[in-house]
Amino acid sequence: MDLFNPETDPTTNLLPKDGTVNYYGKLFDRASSDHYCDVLLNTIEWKNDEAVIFGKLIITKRKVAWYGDVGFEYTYSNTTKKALPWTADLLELKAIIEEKTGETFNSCLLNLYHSGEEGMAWHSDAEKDLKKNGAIASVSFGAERKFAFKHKESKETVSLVLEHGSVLVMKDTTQTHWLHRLPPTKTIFKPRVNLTFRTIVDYQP
Ligand SMILES: O=C(O)CCC(=O)C(=O)O
Ligand SMILES: [Fe+2]
Repeated sequence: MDLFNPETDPTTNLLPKDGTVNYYGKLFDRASSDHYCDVLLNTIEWKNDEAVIFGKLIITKRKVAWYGDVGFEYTYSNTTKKALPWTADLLELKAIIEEKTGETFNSCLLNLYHSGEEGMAWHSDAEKDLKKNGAIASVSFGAERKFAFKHKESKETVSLVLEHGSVLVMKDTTQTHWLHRLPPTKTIFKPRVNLTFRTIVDYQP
C-alpha cells in the first residue's frame, strides 16, 4: 500500500497493522510556518551528527540538536547526547503540539536537512531511554519531503509527503514493528527542519 496524497484526517491510521500513525496535515498557516522555519534555522545550536557504526565514527552532513527538560541524556547511534534547555520558541511549539495531539513530551530532537541530498536511513526510534510505545510527534518546516514506513517482517510500505507546517504522530507499537526513513532526492534544493517531540524515561537529573 502506498499513499502519496497525505491523509489529513488525524483520526485515520495510515498503517494497516501493528502500530498507529496519524497525519494532522498543516497545523500552522503559511506565515507562521515560514516564521518558525526561519527562527529555528537561525537560533537552534545546530551540530554535525555523530554516529558510531561498526566501531567507526561517522559524521553526517545533516545537522542535529537536542533540547529538553534539564538533565536529560539520550543515547542513540552509540553516542550519548545531553539535552540543551528549551528555548522560548521550542516551548511555544511544544505547547501547541501537546494541545493539538493530546500527548505530552519532555524532549525534542531537531534535524536540519540542507537539501534533498540529505536524508535519514531506515530506522526505528525504540532506544531504551524512550518511553515504550510512547507517542512521537514529528513537526516539519521548509521543503516538503517524502516520508516512508516499512514493516519489519512483511516489508509492506506506506508513504506520504510531509508538508510545510505539518504534524505527524507515530505511537503505540509503531517503533516495534515498523521502520521509517526520509529518502534522499536529487530534485529538492531547499532546507527542511524537522522536530520530533519525544518522552524520555529513567533519566538521572
Ligand atoms: O526528518 C524526519 O522527518 C524524520 C526524523 C526522524 O525519523 C528522527 O529524527 O528519528
Ligand atoms: Fe525517526
